Amino acid sequence: MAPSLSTLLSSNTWNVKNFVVNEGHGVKGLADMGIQTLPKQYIQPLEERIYVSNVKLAEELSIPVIDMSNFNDPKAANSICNAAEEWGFFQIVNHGIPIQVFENVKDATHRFFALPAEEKRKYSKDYSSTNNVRFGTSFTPQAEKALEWKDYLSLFYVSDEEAADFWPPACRDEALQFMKKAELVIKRLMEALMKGLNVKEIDEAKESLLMGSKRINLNYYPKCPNPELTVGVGRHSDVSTLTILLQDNIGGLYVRKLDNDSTWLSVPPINGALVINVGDALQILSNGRYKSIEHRVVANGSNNRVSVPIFVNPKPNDVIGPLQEVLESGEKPAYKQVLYSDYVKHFFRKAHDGKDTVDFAKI
Ligand SMILES: COc1cc(/C=C/C(=O)SCCNC(=O)CCNC(=O)[C@H](O)C(C)(C)COP(=O)(O)OP(=O)(O)OC[C@H]2O[C@@H](n3cnc4c(N)ncnc43)[C@H](O)[C@@H]2OP(=O)(O)O)ccc1O
Ligand SMILES: O=C(O)CCC(=O)C(=O)O
Ligand SMILES: [Fe+2]
Repeated sequence: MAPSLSTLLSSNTWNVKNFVVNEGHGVKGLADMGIQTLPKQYIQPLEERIYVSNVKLAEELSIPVIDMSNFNDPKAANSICNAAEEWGFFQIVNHGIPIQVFENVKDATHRFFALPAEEKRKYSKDYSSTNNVRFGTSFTPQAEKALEWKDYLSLFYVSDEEAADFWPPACRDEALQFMKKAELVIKRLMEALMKGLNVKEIDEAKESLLMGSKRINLNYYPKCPNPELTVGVGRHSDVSTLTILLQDNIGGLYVRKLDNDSTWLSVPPINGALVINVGDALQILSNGRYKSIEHRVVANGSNNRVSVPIFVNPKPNDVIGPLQEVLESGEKPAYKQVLYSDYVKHFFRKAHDGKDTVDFAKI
């Protein structure tokens, strides 16, 4: 049972970070108490805040929206490759996944985060019976100077049996259903992207490198008392090959425009669409042809927001580096060969720092 706000606020010894991170209340626990002012632990440095006077928002520009209904038309494949090269981010519509699957997984996300702290805490790093299921808050609280206004449940897929045993019943079936229904879309996107790199066939080894493991995160961004002082998620690029992101209708995701340091584009919610982005692993495999792009999420003063990314990854034991087919033309490799799990551990050990993770693999 959470203590009352007045009791806590009148105590000089109340440790907000302990309450949110260690006791498993999450930032939702804080928001549910009705705080009117953002705790200082969440105040981001000025340069990390997202408001109109410190970032140039290109309202007139938007990431591409690609219609997948004519997937066999080479034009669709070309648009996918172009978008991955020029923008690193795009949205897809008419992809064949029923909208009910999206509604189910968004509802399941709200259901999981509405559970009492004691229930959610069972899945936190200290209590979870498996490393593949993790409830957490912010990104890497132990390494962050300022916390991020977000809770998450992260589910690494091993098998249906493992999911049945360990994933939280409040959201397990819906998360699995979304992952399964997204499989064909992921395959089609990868096929198109590989054609663009001269890769003729996705054999077993390539399949492992491109989509050998998957992780689904359920993100919960509660309504925030001073959204302009903090962030939902700080600037980062994903470490996946591709990320398939379902966002709700609240909005708040911003993407840095390629080759333009100061311009950020908002990613407007489109009913029934999925947001697709290139991650670092695909940037490395494609020797920089496809770009993983910095993105971030604002906190919202009026609404709770949920999003559900599926991170499509190499297998943890795969070694990633530029593909042979890409280097055949004599192109110099820009990245060395790295063990993917080393790359991911490097990412998780530090606070979000824009595109810096990829330096780990640069030659
Ligand atoms: C933006 O906010 C995010 C993003 C993300 C995830 C983004 C992705 O792109 S996920 C893709 C990740 N790749 C994989 O899942 C590949 C397969 N998995 C692995 O290779 C491993 O499971 C591992 C992730 C490397 C973990 O390795 P393991 O040897 O088991 O070591 P651990 O001690 O468990 O973890 C090392 C270090 O990372 C932290 N960590 C692990 N998993 C997560 C997680 N899901 N979310 C957050 N942090 C995680 C862990 O705490 C350890 O840190 P220490 O300081 O304790 O050493 C996810 C969440 C977001 O908010
Ligand atoms: O919530 C969003 O829209 C994006 C979240 C994100 O970038 C991530 O989880 O990696
Ligand atoms: Fe991301």
